[in-house]
Amino acid sequence: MNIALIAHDSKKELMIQFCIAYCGILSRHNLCATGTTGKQVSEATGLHIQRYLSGSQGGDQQICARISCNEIDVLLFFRDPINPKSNEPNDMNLLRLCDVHNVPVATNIATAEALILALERGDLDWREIGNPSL
Ligand SMILES: O=C(CO)COP(=O)(O)O
Repeated sequence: MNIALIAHDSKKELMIQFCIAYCGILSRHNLCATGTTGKQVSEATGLHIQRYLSGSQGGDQQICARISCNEIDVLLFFRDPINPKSNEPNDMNLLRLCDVHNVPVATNIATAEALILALERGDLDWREIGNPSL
């Protein structure tokens, strides 16, 4: 499965802790991330992560493009709902595209944990059945 990671600055440490906790599961999948999120998570966990540009440079748009092509199976997007920075990715377009393509998406750690455990159980295998070329 292809899993995309994005974390607003105030949520990056949470994303790192989440990825440390679920490193074993995540290591069995293809990971990609916006630049800074990917750098920090890979340095903390040793996970191999395909890194796109930083969010402020358009990395979120690169992930949007992959979602548009139905190439992302799970999006973990830890966003700051209280004080997002002006240059942080526009969540509405990311979330809209996930709805277009039925991509399971988590915007907080509680849902992310449910999704990652569902992934491990095989509950998301329908993504590959629906996309045999992925
Ligand atoms: O802009 C973002 C959230 O602040 C996401 O991109 P980075 O992972 O490059 O920071």
